[in-house]
Amino acid sequence: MKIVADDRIPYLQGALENFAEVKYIAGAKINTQDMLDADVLITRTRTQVNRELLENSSIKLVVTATIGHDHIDKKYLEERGVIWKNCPGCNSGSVATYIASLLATMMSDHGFQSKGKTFGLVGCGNVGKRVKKVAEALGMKVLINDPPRALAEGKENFCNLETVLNQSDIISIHVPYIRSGEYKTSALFDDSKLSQMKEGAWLVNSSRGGIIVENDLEKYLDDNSINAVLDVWENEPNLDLELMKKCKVISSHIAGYSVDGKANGTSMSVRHIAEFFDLNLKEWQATNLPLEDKKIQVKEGELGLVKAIKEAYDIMDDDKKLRCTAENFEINRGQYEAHRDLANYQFIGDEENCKKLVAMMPEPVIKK
Ligand SMILES: O=C(O)[C@H](O)[C@H](O)COP(=O)(O)O
Repeated sequence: MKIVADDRIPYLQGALENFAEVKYIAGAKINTQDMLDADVLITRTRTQVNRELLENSSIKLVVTATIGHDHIDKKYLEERGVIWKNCPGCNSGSVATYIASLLATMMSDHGFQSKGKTFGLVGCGNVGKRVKKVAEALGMKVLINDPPRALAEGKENFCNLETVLNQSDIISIHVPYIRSGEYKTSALFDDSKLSQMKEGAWLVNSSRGGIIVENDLEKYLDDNSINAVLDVWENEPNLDLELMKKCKVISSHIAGYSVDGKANGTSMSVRHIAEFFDLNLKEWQATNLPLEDKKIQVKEGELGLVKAIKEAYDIMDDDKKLRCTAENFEINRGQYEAHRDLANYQFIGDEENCKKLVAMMPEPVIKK
């Protein structure tokens, strides 16, 4: 068996070599030639998986070690009878940690009082559910807009988008990128939606660029009526530098980049391959992760809480890095510095704050 894998999938080397020849190639460079005799392709998001890449191959399985799968032409694979898998939830803890750090920064640097404020969640799947816990632990009321879930589960716990737009002090987007159809999310936040947001509200996008129409957003940033936090961008890796300067917090599509976020993606990918070929790796898990069991001392009061979150992960480190080297967007992503999900730190000290930190993320995505 031959496997072609993106060389930026951490912890993968050695996992599959007993069962297959594994060829590691930079994701954006994987080409038709590489795929000719491959049975399996493991990607992250930088490989366009389509007819052009796979037409002459005898590929059997495509796995992306990510949540997002908008880089995969699913229709083509399905027509060909090729199975594809993604890793739902793999970086949900990472994104929740990113949002926790953002909220801590808003509290410490922007005078944001979380208690009693309204947090609007647009999309509440694996990621949104974890983000909800973070917002609630900080005393916020959470409104949820998720039309597919509302249809499946009943409307009771969900709001329409207009309510979320009108009432939220902060809106965080956690939807997949869907190009067309009933649940289209491409260009979801255009002028007509942005104009309904509360004056001075915060808008956070860590899902996919293209869900917010950047040209439309820019005018709301010019008159300061919206505060934007962008992790994902319409034309990655080529950012609109003017827009970037107008955002309150920015990062280079790394909200899912905690050690855990990536390691979970790798573990789930190996398990998908094990299931498909019935290999003895169905419980395989990436090991020897950095910062295992790191302790964080927590002091009392809001400052103690904010400091503990930032010691675990400080979003402003990523903001500063991108502002200095926006032209190195992709290089920055490749050299990302390690931090863990909140659930993988041991918080000790002030009881009340430790309780809040545990409530934000009671358990890791893949249990040890
Ligand atoms: O879709 C996902 O899982 C995330 O957007 C992830 O962070 C993408 O990472 P990449 O494959 O671009 O390294």
